[in-house]
Amino acid sequence: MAKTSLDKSKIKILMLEGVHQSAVDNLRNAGYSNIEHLPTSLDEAALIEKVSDVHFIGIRSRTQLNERVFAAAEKLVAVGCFCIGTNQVDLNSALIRGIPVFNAPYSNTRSVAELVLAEAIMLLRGIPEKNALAHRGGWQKSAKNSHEARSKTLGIVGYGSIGSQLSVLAESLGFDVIFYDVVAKLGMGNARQVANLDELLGRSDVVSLHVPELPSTKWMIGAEQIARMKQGAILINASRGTVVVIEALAEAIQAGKLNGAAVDVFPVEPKGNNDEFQSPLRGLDNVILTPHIGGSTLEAQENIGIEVSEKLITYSDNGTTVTSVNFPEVALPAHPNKHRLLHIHHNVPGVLFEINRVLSENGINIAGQYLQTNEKVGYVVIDVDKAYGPQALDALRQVDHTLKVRVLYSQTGQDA
Ligand SMILES: NC(=O)C1=CN([C@@H]2O[C@H](COP(=O)(O)OP(=O)(O)OC[C@H]3O[C@@H](n4cnc5c(N)ncnc54)[C@H](O)[C@@H]3O)[C@@H](O)[C@H]2O)C=CC1
Ligand SMILES: O=C(O)CCC(=O)C(=O)O
Repeated sequence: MAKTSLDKSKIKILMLEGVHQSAVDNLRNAGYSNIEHLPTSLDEAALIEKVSDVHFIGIRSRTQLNERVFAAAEKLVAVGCFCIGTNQVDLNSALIRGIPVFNAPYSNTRSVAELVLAEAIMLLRGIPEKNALAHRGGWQKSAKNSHEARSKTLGIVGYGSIGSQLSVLAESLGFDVIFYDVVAKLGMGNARQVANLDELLGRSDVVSLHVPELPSTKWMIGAEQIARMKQGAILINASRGTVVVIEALAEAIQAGKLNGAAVDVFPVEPKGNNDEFQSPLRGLDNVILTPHIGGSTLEAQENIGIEVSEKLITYSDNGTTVTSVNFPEVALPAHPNKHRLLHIHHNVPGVLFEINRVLSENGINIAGQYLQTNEKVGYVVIDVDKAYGPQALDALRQVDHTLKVRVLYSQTGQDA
């Protein structure tokens, strides 16, 4: 008998924060028609109300998927973060519920690096305040505090995808690049790693932050660190709002310790475009304020839409978790005319044995099986010769330590 797929029209997908249309188109082309596409994020209460019957959710950096939201999302199968950062998601809460989380680790890297480089040049020339003054009718033709980028030192904190891309672009313009990272890394071109953050702060004319939000990066730049920077230096933050103590930065700008700053990310960001942006940096002409758009270019957003929707489709269709940020990575090639089952369980000894016992007792022969575990969760993809009856499925769900059982395709077309 021919294999039939799940009824994809029953799979409910919620896309928030204006995820690019390319994602919606991609999902529709793959047969997923039940998609709600909203332009903003939702607050916790609204999210909790909405997620109870959602199978897949797509978010960007604003939507907070915490333990309470996951507890309410009883049918949730997977999360797509249409961005790089995944700090807005409680990855452990997702993991222990058998929910893989995917992101787009590279698609907006270039966009961020280009913006930061442009800001560095504008700030070195004092353009933001000259521009603001001109808009008010002023005229400040002066070379005071105005510098070429050539031979200035750019200090990059966090030398990952964005930091290293910035390094290459900046060096091509004549910057001397140094970087600080917790991992030992080979610098691109002539860039040199320094031993610690203090050394980087003390040597750099421009400091740019490119670390993820982690306990170790929270408030890593405060009054003490700014005091260690050169007089008249520039600070750029396009990483996460919790990396810089924003009040300390505002004070340093007002006191003339720093000549300028560019900030794209804030400890508290408006939920949507109609909400007021509040910050102690407002009104400071030598600070470039941007609304978390480091990665918001049409090129990046379109690519991210395709990349992350592709990962959701592949997981939904085949159970493939490769590149998930929180889940054991499994990819089992499709076996023609077989039936695929996904079993997600706490990683304790003996679960696979129990699963295979149930299959054997129900006369089900295994055609292919792949188990991968991480510290907490085991994920096994199983292809079998014949469809699972409800009895076998129930027995699999009863196996001790089971988190989730999903049938991807079978002759009877059971639901996810
Ligand atoms: N403004 C925006 O629109 C965007 C912001 N981002 C932010 O930029 C961050 C960085 O992105 P990628 O470069 O792709 O990440 P990545 O993971 O490739 O690189 C991060 C680097 O930071 C280093 N690091 C971690 N903890 C550190 C610490 N305590 N001190 C020094 N270095 C540390 C890591 O070893 C790694 O080399 C993302 O996590 C995200 O939060 C990313 C994209 C767009
Ligand atoms: O585009 C967004 O909403 C977030 C971009 C970002 O910060 C990221 O990719 O981590």
